[in-house]
Amino acid sequence: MAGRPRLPASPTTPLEMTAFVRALPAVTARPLAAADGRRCVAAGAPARAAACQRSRPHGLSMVAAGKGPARAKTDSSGRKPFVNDGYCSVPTERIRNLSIIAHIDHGKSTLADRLIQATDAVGDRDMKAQLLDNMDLERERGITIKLQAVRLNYLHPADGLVYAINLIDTPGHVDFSYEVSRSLMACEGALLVVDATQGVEAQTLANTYIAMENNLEIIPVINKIDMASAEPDRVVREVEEVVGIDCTNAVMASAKSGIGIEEILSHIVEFIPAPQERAAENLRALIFDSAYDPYRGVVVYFRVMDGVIKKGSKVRFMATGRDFEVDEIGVLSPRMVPVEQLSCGEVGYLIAGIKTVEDARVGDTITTVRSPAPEALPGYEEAKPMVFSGVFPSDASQFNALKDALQKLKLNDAALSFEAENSSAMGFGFRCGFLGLLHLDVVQERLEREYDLDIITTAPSVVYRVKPTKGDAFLVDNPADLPDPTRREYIEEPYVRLEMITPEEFVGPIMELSQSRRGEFVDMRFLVQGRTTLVYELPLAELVTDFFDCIKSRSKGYASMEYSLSGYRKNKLVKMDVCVNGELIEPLSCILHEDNAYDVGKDLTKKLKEIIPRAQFKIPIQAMIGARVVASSTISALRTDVLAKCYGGDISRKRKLLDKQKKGKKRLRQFGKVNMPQEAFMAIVSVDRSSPSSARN
Ligand SMILES: Nc1nc2c(ncn2[C@@H]2O[C@H](COP(=O)(O)OP(=O)(O)OP(=O)(O)O)[C@@H](O)[C@H]2O)c(=O)[nH]1
Repeated sequence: MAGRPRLPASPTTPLEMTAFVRALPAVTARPLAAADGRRCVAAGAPARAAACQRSRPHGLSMVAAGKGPARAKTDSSGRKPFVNDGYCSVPTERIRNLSIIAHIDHGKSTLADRLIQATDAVGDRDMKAQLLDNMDLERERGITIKLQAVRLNYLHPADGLVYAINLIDTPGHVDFSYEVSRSLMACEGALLVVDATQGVEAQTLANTYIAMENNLEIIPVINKIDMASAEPDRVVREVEEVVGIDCTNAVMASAKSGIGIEEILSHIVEFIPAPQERAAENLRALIFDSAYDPYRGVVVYFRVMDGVIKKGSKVRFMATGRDFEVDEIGVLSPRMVPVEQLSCGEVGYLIAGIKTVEDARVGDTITTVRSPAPEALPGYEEAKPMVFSGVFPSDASQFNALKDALQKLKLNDAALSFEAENSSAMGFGFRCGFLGLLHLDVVQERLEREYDLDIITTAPSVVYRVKPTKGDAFLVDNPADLPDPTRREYIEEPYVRLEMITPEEFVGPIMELSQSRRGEFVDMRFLVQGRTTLVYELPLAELVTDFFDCIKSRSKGYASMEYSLSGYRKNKLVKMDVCVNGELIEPLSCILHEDNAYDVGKDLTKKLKEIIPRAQFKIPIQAMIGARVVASSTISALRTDVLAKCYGGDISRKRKLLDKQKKGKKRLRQFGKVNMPQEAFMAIVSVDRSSPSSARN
């Protein structure tokens, strides 16, 4: 057709799609959809927005983007009112920022999926389960690791107005609770999802308390009511009595079958307050996350607290003092949709050619270079690693590749810390800090999968405080750095306050487990319907081993736990070394309570005996404290039958052959290298610490 602008044949990126929409003629009758089924972006002039809406296949009425109050008519056929998947500018009073919080597996991600679907943010063809869990690992394990943000345009049937709902999906596992606190600081409200078959769990409580501390409006959602074992009435009572939240407005929902989703959306609009419009002119935006994109550099996720952030403007990150020019800003719907500007209360992303995450620290405040804000926003609490472990490439030549991979992972994972380490046994590698064992596991797997590295991780250790005989106390996260007993006064270890919620019948086994792990009983409270809260003070070192797995197995999966650091305590701690074939294997050294040394040493040497492959010589394994051997075991030699070919003959010939074999073995023992597989370094984690003698304090 003459004069018709040239359109990209098949728009795939947000930029291409914006160009596609912009290039559209004013009147086009054809449905507008990207080749892959995604719908168009309506950013900019109302005429284009109208074109975009005209194009919607179901022919429903439209949302005006860009100007004035976006009033949308409802569908005359009585079908669900639609809202588009692009950017729709709304005044601040129609923005709602909220988070979904819950205990692990109570259905946050599934609920987020339903909300995304209900607001048409993603076309049916693009929709997949747990849409916001976009890491392969998250999908495979069914857990959320990284928080995710998404903007939904919701047409509220009660007033016919469009609201922008910024939804932040958060992880539920105890290791990742720092992500919850980060996202909650960018919100005014939270959906508290509680599984109707399980009720209140440890993290339901912990996350609700964080939300309360941030003065968030909480909407309880009782999920999974479709299940036969659901007890919504009991769970409502539990939320009211245990959590202390009024459940008058609680929504009975099933994220799986879509029950209660419309009600949740209208509750969000009605009960969650809009962001406060602040008079301040100077831009202040809070960074709540950042992610590394190999093609575009660091993508920074922020919430505008005051003022306006514009594309092309020069911004300053206040903590680092670095300046950048904003190449692109936009919203996540859930794909990236570029916009011209974002104002007070909005949640979005920016790309500004930032090369390292050090320049875009989580918790930092973004302001403009032209009129900088006089004061930064109060920052987030920095994530503190709880567990440290050595990470070494199995092939020394991969050291630089490992360094590169860790640097890139750190861009996505603010909680990961690392510094170079050199071990005589393992060569060059890194000492890494993790939030917990699941975090360690996730990082290890990502290094192997995403960066194709072969790595060995050493036994995890917590951070001890050591007072040397001379000088001030210092922190030690690697047993190899512990000064010997003559040069230290004492060692302190971190303790946690551990809260566990369990059905009554498992109280006994769980108390027994806590006691065997040097736990000190603090409190026991009875909740509704035969459930009990147990509170213990426990050394963190006992918790970061396999405590979580043990609790699950002793309670048949019904108990849950939550902990927070409560301080350091002096204890009778010693360093246990392990010698394999007479050589000190430094990465196997650990710090433990003196009274546990015998049991742990015994079980560890037994485990190593099973793990270390046999060789043609005997391999002695010894657990030692100083020069004292506390436990030992021996791997017997693989015996070659040298007499096999010697049929009959006289005894002296046989003896000669055996002597020759013995000599050869001696040489092997002397020069032989023992192969230490990865499991050997992690054996300490699964050592049985629950034997009666380890119960002493
Ligand atoms: N029957 C039923 N199953 C549900 C419902 N909601 C979620 N599920 C299932 O519960 C499991 C956990 O759901 P997720 O959405 O991954 O839970 P989550 O809270 O996001 O979990 P984390 O991200 O690991 O914290 C999945 O197998 C879901 O299919 C529901 O309403 N009914």
